[in-house]
Amino acid sequence: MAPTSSPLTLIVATTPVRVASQDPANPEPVTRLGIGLNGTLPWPRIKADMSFFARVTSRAPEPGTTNAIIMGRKTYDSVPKHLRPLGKRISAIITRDTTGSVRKGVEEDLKKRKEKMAALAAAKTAGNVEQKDEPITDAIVVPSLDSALEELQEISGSVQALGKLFVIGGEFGDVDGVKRPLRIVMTNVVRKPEGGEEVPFECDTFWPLDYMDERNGWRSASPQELSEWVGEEVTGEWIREGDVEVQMVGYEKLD
Ligand SMILES: C[C@H]1COc2c1c(Oc1cccc(C#N)c1)cc1nc(N)nc(N)c21
Repeated sequence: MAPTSSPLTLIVATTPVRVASQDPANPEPVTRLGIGLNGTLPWPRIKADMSFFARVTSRAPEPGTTNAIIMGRKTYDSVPKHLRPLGKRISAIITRDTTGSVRKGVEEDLKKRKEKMAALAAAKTAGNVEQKDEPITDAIVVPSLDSALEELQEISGSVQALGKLFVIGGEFGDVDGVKRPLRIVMTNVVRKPEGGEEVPFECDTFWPLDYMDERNGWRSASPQELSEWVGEEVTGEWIREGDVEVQMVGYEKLD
């Protein structure tokens, strides 16, 4: 069971965007980190990032544990219906919807997802006996980040022990009040055709400005530290995929 002192990791992909200054005293445009456009990612599928995200958020710290991914309802809805809730992780979806329609939708998605995964597993190995130590797929609907953390601790031990905790979208700003060490695993995304100029992505949703700022107690992690956090080698080198380059970096804020 993950102790309450275990870190909360924010995992995100961002891209630099020049936006008009909001400060009349300083009219110069500022660079912000874009994370979304029209309720989804600002770029077409980037395989290197998607597979990194899937591996890192699914990789449980030890057999018999399952990681949790905490997100806002809009982030949950941004995942293609046939893929949600994301497999081999416990999704905690934050919504203030009290009508129960979000909860009902998630329960229906989970039922279909489990049926599909069971059918795939059965097709793979006849008489498949579900490996009790394998990560499970589950989903809970909660009203806040704090209630997500509380409810996830309660789940831990009933069906599976809780592994790592990730915030994957929507409620990044809410972690300020969380009394845990905070980590950021960030994929930097830049669109830069070979030998050409950078072509910024259009974004309408941005990463909180004061995160990663040294003045707020954040520090950059080395590639070695980041590799230990995620359980695979991360070099911090830029990786080219078509017109896009990606680089995985880490930051940490000790409470
Ligand atoms: C799930 C959405 C929202 O958050 C994220 C998503 C994402 O896209 C998908 C879409 C469908 C399935 C999967 C999977 N598995 C990923 C990629 C992400 N990449 C980074 N680096 N960080 C995040 N927070 C990400």
